[in-house]
Amino acid sequence: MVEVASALTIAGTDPTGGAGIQADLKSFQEREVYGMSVVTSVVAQNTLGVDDIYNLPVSFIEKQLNSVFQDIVPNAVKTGMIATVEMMEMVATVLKKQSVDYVIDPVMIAKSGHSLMEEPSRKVIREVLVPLATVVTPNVPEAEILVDFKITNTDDAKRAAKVIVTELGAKSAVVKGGHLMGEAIDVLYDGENFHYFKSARTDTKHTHGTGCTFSAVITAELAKGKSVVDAVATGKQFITDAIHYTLGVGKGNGPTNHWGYRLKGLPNQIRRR
Ligand SMILES: Nc1ncnc2c1ncn2[C@@H]1O[C@H](COP(=O)(O)OP(=O)(O)OP(=O)(O)O)[C@@H](O)[C@H]1O
Ligand SMILES: Cc1ncc(CO)c(N)n1
Repeated sequence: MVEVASALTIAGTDPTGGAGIQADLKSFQEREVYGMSVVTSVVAQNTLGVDDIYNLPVSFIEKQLNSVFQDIVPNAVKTGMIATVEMMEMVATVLKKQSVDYVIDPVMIAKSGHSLMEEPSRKVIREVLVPLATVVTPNVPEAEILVDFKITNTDDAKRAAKVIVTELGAKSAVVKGGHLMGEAIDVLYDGENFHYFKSARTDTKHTHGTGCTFSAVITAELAKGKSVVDAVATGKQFITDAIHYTLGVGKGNGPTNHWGYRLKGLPNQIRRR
């Protein structure tokens, strides 16, 4: 028998496997963490966009959570797409009873521009879920909604990360720089200090599910007992390789390569059959 850490993702689905729960489970697996998932919404989507969304009844999401927590209490939990206010309130009630590390990826709008969170939930997430978080991982548009000001550079991202901690009550926040220009710089505020995670920007349109993957790796590392700073550093390295060693799958904005890190130092020449 091996001792293993476990992580749970509470999120929506992507049947083409690049984002949502599918990306989370692939990331947990690569980081050698036992992965579990509770589905909130079933999403008909692919690399071209979102076709439709089916929100599961809140009572059934709660049943799934009870099934997990009665059996295998995860070492860390991540939430991704939580579309409605009712879902958020139920998830908050369940998580308040647990003392596990909690990563919020405040998924609001897919890269294709489709909304994955109902309008009223955007305000509620910051009141109901953000105060429970060990780490919040917004991209720039999501951070703008959480803090109510525009973010156009790394200084604005710093200010936003600090507001999410000092005013909204999260333990730490990392504002991702994927939507800014120049180097891809993510800014973490951990309640005391700022930390910067930088990489060159890969010139690619294949960034479907980057945020899901990044936050899932952070969750996996926290599950293993790593510090927030170390977890974010690993997340950044993992997603940089996953974007660099792109797969060329899909007709639109393709997914990342969850085993890209294993190809480090090799020429990028993956071929599809
Ligand atoms: N072109 C790129 N080259 C290198 N790193 C990138 C690029 N785009 C994004 N990143 C990195 O990927 C991670 C995710 O950032 P991003 O802002 O894309 O998340 P997101 O918008 O939430 O993703 P999604 O909504 O598709 O899941 C961050 O670490 C960011 O710095
Ligand atoms: C289910 C789901 N969660 C998150 C995203 C954002 O990438 C997506 N496209 N789909």
